[in-house]
Amino acid sequence: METLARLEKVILERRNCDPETSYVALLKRDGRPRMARKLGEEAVEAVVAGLSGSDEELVGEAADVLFHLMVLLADREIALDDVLAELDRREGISGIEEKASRESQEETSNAD
Ligand SMILES: N=c1c2ncn([C@@H]3O[C@H](COP(=O)(O)OP(=O)(O)OP(=O)(O)O)[C@@H](O)[C@H]3O)c2ncn1[C@@H]1O[C@H](COP(=O)(O)O)[C@@H](O)[C@H]1O
Repeated sequence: METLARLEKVILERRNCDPETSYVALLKRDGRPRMARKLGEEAVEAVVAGLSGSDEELVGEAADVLFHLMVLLADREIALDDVLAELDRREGISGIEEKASRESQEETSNAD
C-alpha cells in the first residue's frame, strides 16, 4: 500500500506542473471528463486483458486502472485513506450477505 500512498503524493505534486512535461498535469488541464473517460477506457482494456490477455497484459492494464483512478480521486480531493477506510469497513462482510440485506431493506422501504 505504500506504493499507492507514494503515487498519491506524486499525483498531487504533478498536478501543478507543466502539461508539456507531465501527464498528470495534462489530464488536469483537460479536465475531469477526460480523466473519467481515460479511467473508463483503461477499465475496458483491463476487462479485455482479463478475459483474453496474458498475465503481463492484465498486470499492465490493472496498473493503468489504478493510476487513472488515483488521478480522478485527487481531482475530487478524495484521499486514498478514505477509500482504504471504506475497504476496512467492509472487511469480513460477505458480498452475498451485504447484497441480501440491501435487498431486504429495499423491499421494506417499497412496502412503506
Ligand atoms: N503510473 C503512472 C502512469 N501509468 C500510466 N501512465 C500514462 O497513462 C497514459 C495513458 O495511456 P494510454 O495507453 O491510453 O496512452 P495514450 O494513447 O498516449 O493516451 P491518450 O492519448 O488516449 O490520452 C500513458 O501516457 C501512460 O504513460 C502513467 N503516467 C504516470 N504515472 C505515474 O505518475 C507520475 C507522474 O507522471 P507525470 O505527471 O507524467 O510526470 C509518474 O512518475 C508515475 O509514477
